[in-house]
Amino acid sequence: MRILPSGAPILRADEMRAAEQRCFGAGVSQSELMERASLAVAREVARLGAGQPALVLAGPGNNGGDAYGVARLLRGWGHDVAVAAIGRPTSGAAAANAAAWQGKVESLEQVSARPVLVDGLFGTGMSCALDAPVAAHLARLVAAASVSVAIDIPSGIETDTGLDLGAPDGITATVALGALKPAHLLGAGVSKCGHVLLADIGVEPGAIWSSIARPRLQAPEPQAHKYDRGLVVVVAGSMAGASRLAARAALHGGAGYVILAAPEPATGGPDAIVQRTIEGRDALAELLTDPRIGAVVIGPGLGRDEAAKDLLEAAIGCERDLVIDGDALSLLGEAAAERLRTRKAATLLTPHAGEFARMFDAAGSKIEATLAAARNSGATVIHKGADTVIAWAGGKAVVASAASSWLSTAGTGDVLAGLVAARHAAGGSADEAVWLHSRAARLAGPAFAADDLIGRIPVAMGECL
Ligand SMILES: NC(=O)C1=CN([C@@H]2O[C@H](COP(=O)(O)OP(=O)(O)OC[C@H]3O[C@@H](n4cnc5c(N)ncnc54)[C@H](O)[C@@H]3O)[C@@H](O)[C@H]2O)[C@@H](O)CC1
Ligand SMILES: Nc1ncnc2c1ncn2[C@@H]1O[C@H](COP(=O)(O)OP(=O)(O)O)[C@@H](O)[C@H]1O
Ligand SMILES: [K+]
Repeated sequence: MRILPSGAPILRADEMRAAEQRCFGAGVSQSELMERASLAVAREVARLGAGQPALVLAGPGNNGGDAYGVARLLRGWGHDVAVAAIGRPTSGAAAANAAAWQGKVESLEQVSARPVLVDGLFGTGMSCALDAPVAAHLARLVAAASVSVAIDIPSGIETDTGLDLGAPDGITATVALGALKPAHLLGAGVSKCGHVLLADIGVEPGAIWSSIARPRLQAPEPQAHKYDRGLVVVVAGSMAGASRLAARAALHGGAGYVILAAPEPATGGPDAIVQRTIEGRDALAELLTDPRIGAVVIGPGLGRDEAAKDLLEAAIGCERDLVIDGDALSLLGEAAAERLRTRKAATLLTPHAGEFARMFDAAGSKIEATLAAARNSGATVIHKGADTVIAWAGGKAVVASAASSWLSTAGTGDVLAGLVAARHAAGGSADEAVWLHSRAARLAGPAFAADDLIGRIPVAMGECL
């Protein structure tokens, strides 16, 4: 899956309707807006379909209205086009587009498949699951087509959550109209939308959520010294490998100085990591008084025993910016928001879905749930997965889909925690780290180990200089 362009605005269904109303308020007619949508989709269908016979499916709402427009435009350009419909638009520009279609309208049940399929059954107005027979016919027609293009969103995905409500597998591309919707990036949408192409239809989105974009990084200043570059402390626990991965990722993520604070002298390189033996809570608290520390990482391989709890207390109580991952998140559990809200320094959390659910309410949209967690805890929350959502307490959210699924291997989260700390200590933001992590995974190719990811981080950084 690819999303083009990156860094694009994301709007919920109600926000999209409001943006559309603002567009009407500015003097654009409904039929003009629908024609722009139809034209954007028809161009992509013509490009991807390469002149093969097309079947356009039209629903009863405005998504169907767009579909009739697509059929008319394609036929006007000389394509062989058939239309099949569910219901019929009864008002506005959609009804006018349906009336303007001069060809036959077949039923979904009886229509034969064609090499090119355009899905204009339902868009952002879909309110409940597709009827099973409708879902089955749509799946049949998509499976039999060699190219299928969804108008705005594939029919059968909930716009605001990405919940699967009967959408087909195998859509080649989705043309998002005016803005991305959460469904393009969350949940089932990640695999059901195919490539996502955003069409500018002249609607001003005014969004504060966006898809992730490549960051811009700066090389160190000419006079830089190691402490300017960011000092990162990684607190180790019972599983030494995890914290070593985080420390190495911090080093290659651009930190100028990395300390691995371990209960016992650690073995294994690289030698550039400064090893510090800390015996318990007080020793850690003392280490963390150093004002040069830009970020502390606690959680990777920490364990969940009494010693781990003690170290976590010292970290939470310190006045340094703190990245909390893995076991430390599970130790915080339901108390997370309350414990973190009063911290004097910044906190960044990197939970996967299981850790998130132990701390916060995970119901509903992943964007909304992650924003609520950020608001309640005062932390920046990086809610990982195939659809990673980064949310800030102030209401901003960035979504990173389309990461390599080879990331689903042990230790990649530890690497991310170290990378988040390095970029934060260097004055960068959490989404910067997520982009670099995802890019490093692409560069590592298939079946990499978490260790292999680390060497690719500088290469990914090189693409951002
Ligand atoms: N918002 C915008 O800026 C634009 C929107 N446009 C199109 O308008 C779409 C939204 O249009 P609508 O709000 O009319 O919504 P839809 O066309 O997505 O669907 C609404 C219709 O489907 C019915 N329906 C909903 N769920 C159903 C289900 N599960 N089973 C059977 N029937 C169901 C509803 O009763 C209603 O008749 C967008 O996705 C896009 O394609 C474009 O025309 C242009 C611009
Ligand atoms: N299927 C997937 N597609 C894309 N990214 C994934 C997928 N599965 C996991 N990831 C990413 O890999 C990392 C795994 O982190 P985590 O679950 O904490 O692993 P660990 O604890 O083993 O280090 C996260 O950055 C997550 O977003
Ligand atoms: K659709």
